[in-house]
Amino acid sequence: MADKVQTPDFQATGVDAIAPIASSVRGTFRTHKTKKLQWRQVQMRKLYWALEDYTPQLLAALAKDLHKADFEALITEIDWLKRDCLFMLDHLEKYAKEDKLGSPDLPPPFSLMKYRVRKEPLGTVLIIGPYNLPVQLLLSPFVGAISAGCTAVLKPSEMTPTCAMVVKELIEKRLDTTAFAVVNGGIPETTALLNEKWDKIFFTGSAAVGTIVAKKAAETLTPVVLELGGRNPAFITKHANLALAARRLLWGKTMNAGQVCLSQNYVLIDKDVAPAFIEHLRQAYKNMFPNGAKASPDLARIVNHRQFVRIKKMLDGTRGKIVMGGALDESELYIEPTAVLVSSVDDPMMQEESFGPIFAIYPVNSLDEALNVANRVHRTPLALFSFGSKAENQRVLNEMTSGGATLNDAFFHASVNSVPFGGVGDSGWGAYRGKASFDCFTHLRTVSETPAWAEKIIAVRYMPYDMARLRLLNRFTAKKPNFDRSGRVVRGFGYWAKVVLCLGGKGAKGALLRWLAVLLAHYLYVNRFGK
Ligand SMILES: NC(=O)c1ccc[n+]([C@@H]2O[C@H](COP(=O)([O-])OP(=O)(O)OC[C@H]3O[C@@H](n4cnc5c(N)ncnc54)[C@H](O)[C@@H]3O)[C@@H](O)[C@H]2O)c1
Ligand SMILES: CC1=C(/C=C/C(C)=C/C=C/C(C)=C/C=C/C=C(C)/C=C/C=C(C)/C=C/C=C(\C)C=O)C(C)(C)CCC1
Repeated sequence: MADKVQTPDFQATGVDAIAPIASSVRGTFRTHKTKKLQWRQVQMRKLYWALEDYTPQLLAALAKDLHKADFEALITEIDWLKRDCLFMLDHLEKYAKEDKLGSPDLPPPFSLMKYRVRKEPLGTVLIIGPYNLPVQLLLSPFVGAISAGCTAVLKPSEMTPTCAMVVKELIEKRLDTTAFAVVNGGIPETTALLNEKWDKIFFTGSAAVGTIVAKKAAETLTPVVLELGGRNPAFITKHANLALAARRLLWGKTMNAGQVCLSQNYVLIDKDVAPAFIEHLRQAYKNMFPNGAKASPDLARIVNHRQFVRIKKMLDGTRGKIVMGGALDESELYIEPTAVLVSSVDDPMMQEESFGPIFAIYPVNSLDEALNVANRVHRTPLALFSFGSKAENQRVLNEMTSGGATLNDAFFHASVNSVPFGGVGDSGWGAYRGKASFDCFTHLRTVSETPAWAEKIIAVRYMPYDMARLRLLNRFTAKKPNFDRSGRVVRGFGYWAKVVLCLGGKGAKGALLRWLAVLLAHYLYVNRFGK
């Protein structure tokens, strides 16, 4: 089907057009039309139908740029985005509603001042996307920008040029082009965009370019979200279900030909079960590719020759032993799903982000050693995976951080579009997806309103200061600590009075439920046995 669909040839926007484009979308934000909820909802609905109607072109473009199978293109890109639109439309009114504040957030007499938090769009934002999921990773944050009421410029990756052009067409043909624009191009265009002033920059890509973006943004104190990469570890202990671990990790490494920021870069496995795991891996490979990976219509290809050479260099440079796969075909940018048994943490397979269908297997003597190695290789990866007992998995979560984590599977924590997703440390700043996408592009603006009639109540704040009045105010408003100087809770009269009054419940809700239970029991007793 893909080869019957016409897709446009790549055309860069050109550096000279960028300043006027940025100025135009900034001007639109100043008209305030994007702040209207109905306008945002209309744009979101238009985006949904644009994705639906452009599905043939998007499938053709993803096939052309990445040899991406329709199945993967739908589940990880097009259908994913359509779900994003529907999710946001379902929740937008609730998210955008201002929060009224009162007790217990506000002590008296502040609750008289009508405190509330308005959800306001940050303004005009720049969204820069990567090549591996060139549609979803550009437009998913865009759904957040629309929902928050921002205007936006999108910069797709030039590494997937056909996708970039189809996205440009569907946005410009179907959405409000006074508010949204797509700029196509590479370093020159992106650099020109970074020279413009934005109210937020959302960047997805490598740490190297993320650093360029962050430095540029810092010059004008522009907030950024960085969705970067990581050297993601998978832990396998002797208590793991090895067949399951093998199949699931192979899934994580073959989707999009391993060009997924979340896939495992290396496996730290108990040395006693490494041989059995490798056998299960080979079996899972046979089941997934009964006619071999190269013949499979499901396996994507490496995006371009530069990335192919980079991954090949890792295989050429390893001192490990290939235990699965290992075939390459430069003419097709094909790399077979490959596992390399390594014996040194310094092996290139352990040190570099493969961002391809290759990963290392590193046998360890203990979980202690595995955690030490993983924290040395990359202390803040984007993801981690743990296949072990409940206690072992909890220990991994407790002793190693990551952007997100999945227990007993590959990146399932990031395979649903409605939960927060982001990195930690140098694998990323900020998060999006679901409500986090709305929050990402929203400013929480606290507003209060002081009524004239309250003047006498709050006159204590004026000079000349009167300490007696301040002491009187504190007697009514200041909370007393229930702990001593050594940090211990003091169980004085107040503590026990609260225990009795709340019937041991935590907080007002707990106390109310307990009192209701007592009253119900009393009622039933009286009914059953009389007074
Ligand atoms: N955390 C995530 O959600 C996520 C998702 C996908 C990819 N990634 C990471 O991104 C990397 C692969 O993606 P990529 O190769 O597209 O990343 P990249 O950083 O090379 O490119 C990302 C974007 O930056 C632009 N760009 C590239 N060089 C630039 C420069 N010198 N100045 C200005 N802009 C420049 C590109 O045009 C592209 O639009 C991997 O490290 C991967 O881990 C992270
Ligand atoms: C339908 C009912 C049921 C069954 C449901 C089933 C079997 C659901 C299975 C769902 C699965 C396996 C979904 C897997 C999805 C994977 C996805 C979307 C992967 C996404 C990857 C992404 C987004 C990658 C991102 C990359 C990044 C950020 C970096 O590069 C029952 C049986 C439950 C009954 C009810 C009906």
